[in-house]
Amino acid sequence: MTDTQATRSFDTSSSGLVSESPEKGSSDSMSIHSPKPRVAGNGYHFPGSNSSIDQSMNSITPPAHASPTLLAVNPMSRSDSTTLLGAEGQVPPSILSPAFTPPTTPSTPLIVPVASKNPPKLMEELPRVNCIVRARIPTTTGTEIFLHLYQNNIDNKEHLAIVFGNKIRSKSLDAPREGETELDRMIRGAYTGRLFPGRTSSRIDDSPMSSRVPSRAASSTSLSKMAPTAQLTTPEGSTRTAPLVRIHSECYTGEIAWSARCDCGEQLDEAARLMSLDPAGGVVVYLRQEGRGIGLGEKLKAYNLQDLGNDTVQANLILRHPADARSYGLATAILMDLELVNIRLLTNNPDKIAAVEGPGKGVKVVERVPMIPLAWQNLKGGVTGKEVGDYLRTKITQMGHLLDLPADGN
Ligand SMILES: Nc1nc2c(ncn2[C@@H]2O[C@H](COP(=O)(O)OP(=O)(O)OP(=O)(O)O)[C@@H](O)[C@H]2O)c(=O)[nH]1
Repeated sequence: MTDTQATRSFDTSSSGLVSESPEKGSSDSMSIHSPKPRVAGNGYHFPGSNSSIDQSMNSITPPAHASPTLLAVNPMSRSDSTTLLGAEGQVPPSILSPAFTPPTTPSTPLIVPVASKNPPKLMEELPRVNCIVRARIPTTTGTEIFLHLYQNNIDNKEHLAIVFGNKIRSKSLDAPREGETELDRMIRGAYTGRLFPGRTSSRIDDSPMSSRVPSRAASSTSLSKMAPTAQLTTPEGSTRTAPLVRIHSECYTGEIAWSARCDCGEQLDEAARLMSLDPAGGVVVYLRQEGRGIGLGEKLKAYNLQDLGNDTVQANLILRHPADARSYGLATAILMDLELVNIRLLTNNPDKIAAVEGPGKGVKVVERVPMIPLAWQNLKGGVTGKEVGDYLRTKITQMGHLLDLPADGN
């Protein structure tokens, strides 16, 4: 765990990033589809099982703590999985509503079709976004960032842009609002330079500090101690002025709960470190599409399916979700609001590159900067272990991520 992960993880205010509203697939909607479980021996039993032990026990009432929608696992029976997969053993198409949960969960690894490599849905029209507030955040690493909070017209989540450097500004934030005072503008972050006690104008920064160079150089030094500099694959001189951008999808487990099942926390830290070092600055667009868009509750079920032997793609499919349910129109709209035309995108995900440019090519990815797991580069601070190894391998082999497995296969 890196310094920033440790610090961020203990900051309870970070939990504000969790959705205010229940994710799709909440238990309310599932109860329609889930047969009520009955206790059988030390587990739960579904109607239809022929085990004698189950039959003798099936009238016992479940304990009070049991969810009425708890899914049964009967390790002896393959009939559950047959039901789940259909007559031909096929998983139903992934267009089913994320709110749908199958009536049962198979107990052993299943052979399911490889996820379709469909690119994400491209919106014909970009969503409208509005930056409603921006604030300076001095970070625990010493780097100052500007957190921009966005609202939009397609969901009610608060998506974020974490801006590094003071050159990148939001059009919608800076636009004057009818009837607002200078104080109103400063309160919502529509000011230039720095705020200081007694400042009266949002536009003219006449503080003694304003002539000083911002402290980014100093803070970069402290961030650079977090890990040795990763290799940037910038062709000589060609794209240096384009800012680095990372489009990052919410991962409560990897960013807050110290999970070593994925490398999401590490990627966020590494993106921040690279952006703090880059003279062109950078932006992390933090999209609230937890669990590749299926929500935290469903992702946790997917984790249990992974512990039962399925990979991360199979787990999504078994839960009747697409392998990847995300879209990137909001990211495009946010980048356009920040007036970023040419960007260098930090990603291994080919879908993101294809999607972020948007229908009218409002944003152009002039370079992809790979995100190589720190452990694979023998650098300190990387997430290690069997689970993250499996997760990364599945991304490469099933989801087409642009990353080479290390020679030892781990
Ligand atoms: N459904 C599901 N989602 C997961 C799992 N592990 C991590 N995630 C989610 O996967 C997403 C990772 O997204 P990003 O960090 O944007 O990365 P990416 O699209 O994989 O690609 P890169 O840009 O190359 O990192 C987050 O929303 C995580 O919550 C898993 O096992 N199952």
